[in-house]
Amino acid sequence: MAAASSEEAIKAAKVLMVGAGGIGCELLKTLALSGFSDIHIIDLDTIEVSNLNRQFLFRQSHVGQSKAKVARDAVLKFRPNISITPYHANVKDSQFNVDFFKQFNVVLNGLDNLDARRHVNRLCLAAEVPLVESGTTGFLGQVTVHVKGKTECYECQPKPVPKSYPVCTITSTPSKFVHCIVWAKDLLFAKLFGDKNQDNDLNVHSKDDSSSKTDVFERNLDEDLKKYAQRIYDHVFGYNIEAALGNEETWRNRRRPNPIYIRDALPEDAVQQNGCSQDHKNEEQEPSEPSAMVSLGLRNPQEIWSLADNSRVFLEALKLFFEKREKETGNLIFDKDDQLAVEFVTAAANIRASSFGIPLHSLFEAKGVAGNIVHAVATTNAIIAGLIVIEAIKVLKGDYQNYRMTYCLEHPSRKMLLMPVEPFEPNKSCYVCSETPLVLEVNTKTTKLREVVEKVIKSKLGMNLPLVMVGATLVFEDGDGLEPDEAANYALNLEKILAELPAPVLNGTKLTVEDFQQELKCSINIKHRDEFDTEKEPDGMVLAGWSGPVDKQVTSNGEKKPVPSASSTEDLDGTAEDTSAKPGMKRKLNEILESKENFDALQNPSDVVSSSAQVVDDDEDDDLVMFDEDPKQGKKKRSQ
Ligand SMILES: Nc1ncnc2c1ncn2[C@@H]1O[C@H](COP(=O)(O)OP(=O)(O)OP(=O)(O)O)[C@@H](O)[C@H]1O
Ligand SMILES: [Zn+2]
Repeated sequence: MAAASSEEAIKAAKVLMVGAGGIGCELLKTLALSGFSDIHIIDLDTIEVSNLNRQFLFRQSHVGQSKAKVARDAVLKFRPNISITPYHANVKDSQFNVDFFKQFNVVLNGLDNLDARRHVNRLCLAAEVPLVESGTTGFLGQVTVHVKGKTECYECQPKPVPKSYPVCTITSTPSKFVHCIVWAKDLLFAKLFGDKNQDNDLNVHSKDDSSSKTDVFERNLDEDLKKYAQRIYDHVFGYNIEAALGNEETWRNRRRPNPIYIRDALPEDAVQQNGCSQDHKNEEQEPSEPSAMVSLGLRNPQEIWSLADNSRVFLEALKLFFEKREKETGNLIFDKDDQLAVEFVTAAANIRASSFGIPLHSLFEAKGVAGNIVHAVATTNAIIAGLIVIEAIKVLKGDYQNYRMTYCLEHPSRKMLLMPVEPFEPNKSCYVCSETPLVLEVNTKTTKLREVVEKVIKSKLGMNLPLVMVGATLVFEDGDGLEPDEAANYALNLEKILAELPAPVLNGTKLTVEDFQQELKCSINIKHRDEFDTEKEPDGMVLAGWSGPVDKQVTSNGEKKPVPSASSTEDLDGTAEDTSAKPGMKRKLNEILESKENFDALQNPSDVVSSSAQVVDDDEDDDLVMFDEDPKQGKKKRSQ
């Protein structure tokens, strides 16, 4: 649809919004106030108390109700004559098929996860409906426009993978607080309270452990809990550091850490009390959830504790876990909403930080780092919502010369906080919007079809209900509505080695994979390879020709892109720094991306984060990341 004026375009438009969270609430309000009168809105969630600080269409009394429906009702109060159709549902549900998408003139995303974004991208491509995509993380945000054949699709550019840290940085040479948090959470916490059988780099034997075969983290049967806590303290913060100092080579160009023993950190009488201050201990008024902070009378989570206080919290939290939560120990996984776990991890990270000369942090800050939380900024959401509407109007007018990808930055770049960049052309090797075949290197003699379906087709290619053909033979299909014998047959195939399938998959075989709901079909050429590097290629297979997650090496990525031509910011903020005709824009985008502060949210800001030891969907600051990740294990946190 191309309309002469913005008013006409707005009046005639039928718009689909996906997501009624942080961005969605702002967007619905802005659309309604801009004159849009036929808006459909999908959101799968219900309102939570934690949404109320920024999702201003919702009130306390709405907690537990559908976001889409409450948002509609709230906006109809000040725009009673428009039509808003809510769907309390997952956008991946089959009712939202290509025909459903075709009824709209534009789709506007206010989502918070990669999976749903990719799904919507594919439906928009199939239905040939333009998509305006968005995301925010704290002060950072972005709005991008995707129009089939004219601009790149949402998946044309690689998305950064979660960042990982070399194990030795975590275990031996931390230089940032996040390294200490990862150590405290993924190694120490896991070692003390998680699955004992897992391998753990912390398992260094103590010199006072003569047998040297005993795990020093094991509590001896008759060992007093206070003594045990102090022994662990001395072992991890004292003995282990001293042992590490023995390796001169490591410290040649680094600051040497200080071993910290409990007697260095706490006065003698406090050590006797295991760190507890009797003044604050009140057995009669125990909190319902054990908390070292409460036991010790530390009230302010924003305060940075001294080394002595951190040591007290460490000892007390360790004791409380074994005293009050014994049943859970052995199975615990760090959870940012578990107060005692956060207290323990904060204290342990701070003691380690103190040893390595890294600034200490408050529990509030440590929790943010440990839980990969970026605090949402309502204003960013509002700015992004405004930009979505600006781009949507251009799309409705067919004004594609003026489409812009706009990045909302935390730090001004050339005095600008809003950075518009011309959209790029579709990536010819994108398997989603072009028909480029992919290449899968795999050991066809040892790999089961299940591994290819799960690790490649569902996880990497993001297909929801895939179908797999080898030549003309259908070897697998997912979804409801299969006959029982078909389902049984496919289940059998899943467990078969590729080379032993009814239609064998060998070197040179071409697979066709298809998802009917997404109307996405692609070819995968199989290349047999005997061996894979277990560290670098942990999946045991490599998918090439795929523009999926890559490391955050954006520069090289930028090189591949065509140079966008003239652009002016005038239409965005009126401050109009003319950036036209500088070979310019490309360099500028690279500059933004290369700037440490600004890089992170620029690919998928709101996909950030996870709380497990691992993960983060696709971007985050150094402060937000974990190591040794398995993205599938990660629970995404939303950040708008
Ligand atoms: N597959 C999906 N289908 C429909 N709605 C979705 C889907 N995935 C995510 N959403 C919605 O997108 C919105 C994203 O908003 P936002 O990032 O503010 O999340 P939130 O859950 O409201 O906030 P937070 O996670 O920070 O508490 C949420 O309301 C969420 O329910
Ligand atoms: Zn594409």
